[in-house]
Amino acid sequence: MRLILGSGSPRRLELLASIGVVPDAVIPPDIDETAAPSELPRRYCERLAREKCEAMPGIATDDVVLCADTTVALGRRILGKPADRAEAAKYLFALSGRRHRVFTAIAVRHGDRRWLRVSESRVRMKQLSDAEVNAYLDTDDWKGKAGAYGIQGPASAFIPWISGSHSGIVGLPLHETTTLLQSAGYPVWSRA
Ligand SMILES: Cc1cn([C@H]2C[C@H](O)[C@@H](COP(=O)(O)OP(=O)(O)OP(=O)(O)O)O2)c(=O)[nH]c1=O
Repeated sequence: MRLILGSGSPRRLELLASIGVVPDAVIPPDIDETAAPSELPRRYCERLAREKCEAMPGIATDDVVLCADTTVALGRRILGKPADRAEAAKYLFALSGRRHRVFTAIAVRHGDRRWLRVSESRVRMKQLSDAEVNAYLDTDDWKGKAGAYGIQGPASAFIPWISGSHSGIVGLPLHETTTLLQSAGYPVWSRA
């Protein structure tokens, strides 16, 4: 049984490694991440995780495939990965001084079977000054991250409070991931 991580996110690979899981192959998915009109953040996140899993090429029947999607939600608004610095600044000012939610959906596929779980967390971001936003943007840490920040990096200085799953916010909720991999018959914790 091979484990295929259907993700190009270095965070997801590192989080898996932290529980001793090393995929046999890593394949970045190639899907259209455009939200449907008036699509709600949780549904969007679930749909993307599922679609990433279905888009994996060359999967053998006995392979276990793991994919995920992380979406930052400000109310009903979806904040994806910013296209550029200007969009990142817009997202950070929108998040400033408020609470938002972070969803990470994980999808697992094994033969004809499919599993899906969503981790939901809440995050409070302090009121950010122009100087703080500009200094953070200068670090480039926002690039490729939903909502334009990474809680595992310098932006953690802006976050006084979270509720939920830290690994889920970073991109792969390890409790749910372990449960799903075990459901699919992939050994976690039980290897010699
Ligand atoms: C909110 C938040 C997101 N992120 C990252 C995790 C994800 O990599 C990214 C959200 O984008 P995703 O579309 O979920 O993932 P991705 O494009 O990086 O990788 P792939 O689709 O190939 O699996 O944001 C952090 O690293 N830290 C955070 O605090």
